[in-house]
Amino acid sequence: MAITLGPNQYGKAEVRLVTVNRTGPVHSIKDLTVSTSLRGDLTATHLTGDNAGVVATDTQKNTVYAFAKQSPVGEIEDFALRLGRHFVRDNIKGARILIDEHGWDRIAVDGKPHEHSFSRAGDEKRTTAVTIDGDRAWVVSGLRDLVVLKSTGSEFHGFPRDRYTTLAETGDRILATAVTTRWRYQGSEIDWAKSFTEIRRLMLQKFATLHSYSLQQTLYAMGEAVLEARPEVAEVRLSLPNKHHFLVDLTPFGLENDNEVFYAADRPYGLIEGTVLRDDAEEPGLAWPTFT
Ligand SMILES: O=c1[nH]c(=O)c2[nH]c(=O)[nH]c2[nH]1
Repeated sequence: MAITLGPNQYGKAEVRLVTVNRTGPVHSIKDLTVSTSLRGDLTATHLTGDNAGVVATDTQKNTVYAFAKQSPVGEIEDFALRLGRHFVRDNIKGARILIDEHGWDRIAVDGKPHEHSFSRAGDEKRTTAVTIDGDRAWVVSGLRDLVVLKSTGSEFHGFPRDRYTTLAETGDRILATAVTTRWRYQGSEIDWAKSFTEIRRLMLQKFATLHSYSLQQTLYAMGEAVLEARPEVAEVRLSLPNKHHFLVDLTPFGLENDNEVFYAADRPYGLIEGTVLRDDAEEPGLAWPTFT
């Protein structure tokens, strides 16, 4: 029997980076969580402990902070591309940089945005995953935990019934989810901020305006809306937990419940996931950041 080293990568996970732009009295901040991951011929370190080809994970973390000082972080995609391209040299042949951006809103004081005070924007995060392989680059961006709800305009019926089916058919229900989505860009010369803002807007608009017969249908329509309007996007993946809102039975109290009083269930939840593709898209190459 022969034992060999399989695929491997290593890096620093979840470097917390906050930058303050202090060029004037009105400060702005960037709050990021950056993970770096490098690949190359690291057989020697795994088999013999020879670390000659290992860029220490501590160095990777320091590089994140030094780069943030040396020039403005800018859009997370650009920052990730700069970092990834820096690491790929000598023994390191590939890099994957994951960044989550945490939003902050300016606090309003007497109706005016304060110069240097902020409140956390909520759970939603903007994300990117940049993969560098030699001189090629792939960018997959997205967002996580964008919680949305519509109080009508959603039905669910026509599904098969067997002896285990108890779910009532409904022509009017609450539809709620926490959108996690990633989209694969074609190319890397893109106005990242504008593209993100538009994609987010298109998804929200479709969620709101589509009269939905299932979360699956909503998922497809959200992805389709992005692909129709944004030629820079090759593929959209969505993961939508169905945040069930169950109508409370008020008949024991002699009350009608006309779709007004709900119990928001925590778990279990339906999990609806899917990919929406264009048929003329560039091949994904190493774009999707899966390892294990
Ligand atoms: O939009 C839905 N899709 C389902 O697949 C499903 N299954 C379920 O119980 N409720 C729902 N809702």
